[in-house]
Amino acid sequence: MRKRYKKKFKKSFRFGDLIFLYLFFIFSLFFYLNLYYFTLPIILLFIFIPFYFYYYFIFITILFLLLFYFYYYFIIFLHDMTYIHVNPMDNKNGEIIVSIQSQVFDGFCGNNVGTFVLRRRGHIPKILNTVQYYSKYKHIGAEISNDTLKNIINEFCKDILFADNSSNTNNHTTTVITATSTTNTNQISFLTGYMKTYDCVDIVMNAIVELKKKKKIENIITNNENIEKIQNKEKEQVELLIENIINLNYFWICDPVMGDNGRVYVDSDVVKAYTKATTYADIITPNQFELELLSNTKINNEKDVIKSIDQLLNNGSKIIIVTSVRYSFDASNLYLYVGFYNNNKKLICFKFKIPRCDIDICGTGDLFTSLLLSFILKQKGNILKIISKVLNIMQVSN
Ligand SMILES: Nc1ncnc2c1ncn2[C@@H]1O[C@H](COP(=O)(O)OP(=O)(O)O)[C@@H](O)[C@H]1O
Ligand SMILES: Cc1ncc(COP(=O)(O)O)c(CN)c1O
Repeated sequence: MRKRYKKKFKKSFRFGDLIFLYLFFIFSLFFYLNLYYFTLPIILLFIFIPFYFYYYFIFITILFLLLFYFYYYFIIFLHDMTYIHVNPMDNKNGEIIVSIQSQVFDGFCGNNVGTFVLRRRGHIPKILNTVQYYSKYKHIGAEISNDTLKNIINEFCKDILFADNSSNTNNHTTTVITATSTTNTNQISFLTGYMKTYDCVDIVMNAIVELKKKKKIENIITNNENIEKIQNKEKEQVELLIENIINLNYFWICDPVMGDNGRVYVDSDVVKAYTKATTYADIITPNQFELELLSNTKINNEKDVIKSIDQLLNNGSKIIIVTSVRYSFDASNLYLYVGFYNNNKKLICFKFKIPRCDIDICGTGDLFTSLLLSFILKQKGNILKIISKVLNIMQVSN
């Protein structure tokens, strides 16, 4: 009896290798079918039961189950590291994001990019499309009419102010956005991108400024005394905190989309509207060409960039992020500059070196601004760290 058992075991040992491969195949199949959740170990157990009287298989089964569990938790761990798990419907912090950008039928730019990124990162933006075009290369389609734009924006402002009043007086019996009436309507951020006409920029800008006035939103006033008390090194750190530069409860990121590499893709008078907007926008994100248009300065070197940043900050903006500057003497890199005034109205400027891919892509600016907004809201703190995080995601390998 013992002999027979031994013989069988010896035979099945070679046969066992085949079984091993077969199990491997089944295992891979389950993984391929994404069936690796809790049902899989049970299914596997049933598959293994017929072989249970061989110790060899018992050992393999346990090993497999252990490996599976390690692998499963490792995947979950990686997933947690990579993505932010937020229920998109769970807007408990009451943030309100308004994304005013273009919409295209084909391709990626404007709200197609911006709102996707924001939603993927757990925000719930309110979306206004300034144009509906065929694609970012073929501007065939329609622009939003001034009346439609005004109507929608006015309605939004009314809702926000109503929500404020109703939460002040505790009068929830009336209708209109019950959801917002329970949230903090001071936490509003505006993200604006492609706008084709002067009027469009003007209407949006006036609405934001008006809302700011009505809601009595003060610009950030940093506490000088506190900063003076902090030692020098820490003082530098405090200067870099975004919450000390802009009012995070209400801000406007304005991407003055006008053109790139000498090509203009909006009406020629839009530059005038954006020049006006530099007085009110909290963060402006021009590329090199747009910076040249706004400051009326040709950018040839770093001095020109800093001079232009200073000029825009002087108009009233709080932070200027020049998303890409390309110098003739350095074809393999792009440079990003961020500038703002510290408490003593001294210009602080930093630059980031970005390895340049040898292609010109449209829509990168829209990806940049939406990530920037998300990191400002979620992370806050040091502005350089916020920009680094954005650039880490933007980075593409050659
Ligand atoms: N050719 C490129 N190589 C590497 N990064 C790029 C390239 N083009 C754009 N980017 C990334 O996209 C960001 C925004 O791009 P930019 O061209 O300045 O915006 P816009 O689309 O508004 O002109 C840059 O800061 C950079 O991180
Ligand atoms: C319709 C539309 N929207 C937005 C953009 C802005 O693109 P970018 O992010 O490159 O500034 C463009 C530029 N091609 C565009 O054509």
